[in-house]
Amino acid sequence: MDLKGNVALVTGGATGLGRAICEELLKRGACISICDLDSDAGENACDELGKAFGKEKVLFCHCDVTDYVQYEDAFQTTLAEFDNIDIVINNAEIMNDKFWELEVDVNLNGAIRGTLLALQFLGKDKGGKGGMLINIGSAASVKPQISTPIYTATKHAILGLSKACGDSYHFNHTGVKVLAICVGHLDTGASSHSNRFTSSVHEKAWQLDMKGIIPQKTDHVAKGIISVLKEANTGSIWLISNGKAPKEIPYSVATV
Ligand SMILES: NC(=O)C1=CN([C@@H]2O[C@H](COP(=O)(O)OP(=O)(O)OC[C@H]3O[C@@H](n4cnc5c(N)ncnc54)[C@H](O)[C@@H]3O)[C@@H](O)[C@H]2O)C=CC1
Ligand SMILES: CC/C=C\C[C@H](O)C(=O)/C=C/C=C/C=C\C=C\[C@@H](O)C/C=C\CCC(=O)O
Repeated sequence: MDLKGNVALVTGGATGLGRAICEELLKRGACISICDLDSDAGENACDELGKAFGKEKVLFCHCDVTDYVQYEDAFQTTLAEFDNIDIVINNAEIMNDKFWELEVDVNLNGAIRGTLLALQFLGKDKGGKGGMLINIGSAASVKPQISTPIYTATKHAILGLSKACGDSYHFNHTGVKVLAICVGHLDTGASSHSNRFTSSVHEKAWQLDMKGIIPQKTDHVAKGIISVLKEANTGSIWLISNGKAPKEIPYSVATV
């Protein structure tokens, strides 16, 4: 898919999946704004990706998604640099139920801040040109991860946020397509250390959570995310897990 002329803002873009998404976007001709709390990793990613794809195509904005003002500044800086923002990817996260208040503030409140800002900056009803907002969920958005109940709660909430904001009622006003893309386990090895669980019982449950799970390469998932971008309908939910191709999944709710 050709993304020439598009500008994407990616939170948590300095490392892991976020960085892999940035690389895939650049390969397809987009300009990217890496928004991350970690300035060393962010500057490093900016340098490396700038060398590979052109310095003028990559920007790093120091941004803590728990701070609305910093997050808004990142949108302003991106707009000033590239004149437009077409795609926003809410990807920043932590998985650590020991610091559950921070976890909620990054994973859920951060995604809410990013959603409100994307609608403000991209929304046709606010003078923007419309665009796309992708909220990164998890396999734990649809299957409770019993080792980390709070992380699970934040990732479940991503679906409700994306479904409601992506409803065609809102899309008809804003022109902003909203999707949730749920990602299965990655092979980064970052998730296994014991300090992220609230008790030894929870830590033990991690083995149950990981049963039958095939860890995925970040570039496989990043490619899958890009392939979904244009074809997906607003409000749709996608799953990329166990190394398989992306598939659209239903949002199950009881009849009310
Ligand atoms: N690693 C895995 O196995 C899975 C990851 N995911 C999802 O994929 C996404 C990316 O995860 P990973 O790449 O594994 O994470 P990671 O830990 O490798 O990268 C997260 C990035 O977010 C940044 N970040 C953390 N707090 C921030 C804040 N307050 N403000 C701005 N940036 C902040 C970090 O500095 C880091 O660069 C997340 O949304 C996660 O929930 C979903 C399922 C599995
Ligand atoms: C049953 C569901 C199956 C799969 C879901 C999957 O396991 C999942 O969502 C996993 C997410 C893993 C995230 C991994 C790494 C997260 C790293 C950050 O927490 C690191 C950030 C800061 C360091 C603080 C710390 O934890 O020490």
